[in-house]
Amino acid sequence: MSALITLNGESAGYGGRPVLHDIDLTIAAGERIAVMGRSGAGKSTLLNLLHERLADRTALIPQAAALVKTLSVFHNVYMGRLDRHSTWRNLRNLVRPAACDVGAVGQALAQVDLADKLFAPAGSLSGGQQQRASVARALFNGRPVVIGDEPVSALDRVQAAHILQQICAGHDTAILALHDIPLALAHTDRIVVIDAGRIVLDAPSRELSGADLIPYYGG
Ligand SMILES: Nc1ncnc2c1ncn2[C@@H]1O[C@H](COP(=O)(O)OP(=O)(O)OP(=O)(O)O)[C@@H](O)[C@H]1O
Repeated sequence: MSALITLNGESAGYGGRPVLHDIDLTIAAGERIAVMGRSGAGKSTLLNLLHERLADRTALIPQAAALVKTLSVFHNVYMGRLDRHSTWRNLRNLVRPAACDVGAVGQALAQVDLADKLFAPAGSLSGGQQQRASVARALFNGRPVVIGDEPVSALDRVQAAHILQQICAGHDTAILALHDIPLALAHTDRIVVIDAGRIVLDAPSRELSGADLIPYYGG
């Protein structure tokens, strides 16, 4: 598999304060990677760094669903492709959605079991439904790489497993911050653990058990 991105001894931080230190990471096209580690370890910062480098090849599922609550679910999901349609088509869709776009958005929503919410205001959805709408936006976006920051954190494990399957099926490469150890082991093929801004474990999922990961979630 060809390298999609390589980070060599990279650092990142905010306002001059380093958060990530000495990150060596090569990601190949086609990998499914779980980025794990306790709260504040630096997972989002790493995903942001990867997103900056891979932006035009990436569909993003941000940590907060980041929906425009006053717009319909259709419009929020349609935004996943705004940059690939003409301004005219985007404006027309704001007022009167075209049948082909309604069909395509509906398909993405069906994948996350939200087809019945197509024209509901996004603000009327539950937290888990908003998270699934955010996943549908990435599926509709359809770029080869998906970067998801805890994309299933508001879902129960059965539903989360289904959504993770959809995310992985819809994109060639998946880089996902996950905190549920069994889900990460079951749905990814590589686990990268961050602790205090450093990569402390990087191994194939099949070689790991829950017991290998639990220590990184201790107090
Ligand atoms: N915009 C920001 N400005 C300043 N500091 C930040 C910013 N975002 C994150 N940090 C700090 O960087 C560190 C790593 O944060 P990050 O969000 O990457 O962690 P995380 O592992 O994703 O945590 P969580 O699981 O809680 O989302 C934390 O100390 C956090 O306070």
